[in-house]
Amino acid sequence: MKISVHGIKHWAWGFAIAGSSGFPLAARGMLNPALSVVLGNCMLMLGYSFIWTGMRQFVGAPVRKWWVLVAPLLALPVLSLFFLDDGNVPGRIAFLSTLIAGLSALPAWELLRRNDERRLGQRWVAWILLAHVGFNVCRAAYYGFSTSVPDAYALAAFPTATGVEAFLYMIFLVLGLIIMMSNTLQMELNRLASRDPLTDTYNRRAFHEMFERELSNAERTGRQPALLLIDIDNFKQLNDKHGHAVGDLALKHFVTHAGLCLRSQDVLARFGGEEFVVVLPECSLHAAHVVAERIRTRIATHPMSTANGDISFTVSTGATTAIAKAPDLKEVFDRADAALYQAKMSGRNCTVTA
Ligand SMILES: Nc1nc2c(ncn2[C@@H]2O[C@H](COP(=O)(O)OP(=O)(O)OP(=O)(O)O)[C@@H](O)[C@H]2O)c(=O)[nH]1
Repeated sequence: MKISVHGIKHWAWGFAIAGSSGFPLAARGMLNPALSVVLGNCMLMLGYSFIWTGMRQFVGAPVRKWWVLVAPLLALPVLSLFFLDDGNVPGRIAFLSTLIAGLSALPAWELLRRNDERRLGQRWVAWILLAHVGFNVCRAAYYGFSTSVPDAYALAAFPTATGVEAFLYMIFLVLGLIIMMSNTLQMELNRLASRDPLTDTYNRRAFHEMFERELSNAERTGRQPALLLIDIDNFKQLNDKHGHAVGDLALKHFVTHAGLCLRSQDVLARFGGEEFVVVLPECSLHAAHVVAERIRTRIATHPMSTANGDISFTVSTGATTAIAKAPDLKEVFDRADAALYQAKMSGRNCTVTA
């Protein structure tokens, strides 16, 4: 099973390219200055673009491959024009700072407009990006709007501040990305640990946890949950006659259709084999019977489509509620199991309450 965080490759490329842009920039004395500045800064824009597109991949937004080329291709002619204008250092810095601010605002926006469970890491990264936007806006404004050419002190002070800011930005951004990735992996591991891989419903472990929680809530509120124990009828026959793959399809078919009969707070889980459980929070025995019958009727009247034509099957259900003052999962479950046994004994395709 592969667990991955989307966007990592783009971030790796982004940091590698942005970091390598320092080489042509540092080689200004050896290379043609125009070449080193244009090449270095186009690489820097490419690096920022990769980080932005990586962020879009991370949040599940679509990305076109050519998007990473937009900023470098925009920077190329503009920077070249600045060199025709005698280098125009302040103008060039203002232009680059604006572009950097824009390219950093984009991933911050991607993160802030999506509120999901990975929020702590996402907020951290978004604020680091916004701080970088702020710094670059100030830098662009300073160089862009200064009426006179900045004096030697100002030109020397800003590169120093830029170096310190770039260093801190990199460290905090990488830290934030690591937190974001570890949150994502943690969520994915939690999901995998609580899911049945075939049907993608909750598994027995998750059911136990959730039902225990419902029972302790019920102790507090006095509003008891109901439990349905649902078993596909003659599943062995279905497997033997149509093959295991069709049996698997029947399990998924059941999950899809049962899910359509439940409220958002109800929990459907695969207990094992062809047996499923449904936890219905705050539900009377009568209401549980209604839900069980709704599921049974839907399954009986919706045959599944297979390569060999439509195949029908039915389900039997044992339904019960937690009624004791200190309800215990085993006791409730045994009651539902006994009701299910009665349903099977009564000829299947029916619901028995207990
Ligand atoms: N295709 C498939 N079959 C499974 C899976 N898990 C368990 N089974 C099969 O489910 C069948 C269960 O058979 P039984 O326990 O005899 O139950 P049944 O045939 O449904 O009979 P009743 O419950 O009395 O109606 C067995 O043949 C198992 O091999 C699975 O994940 N996929």
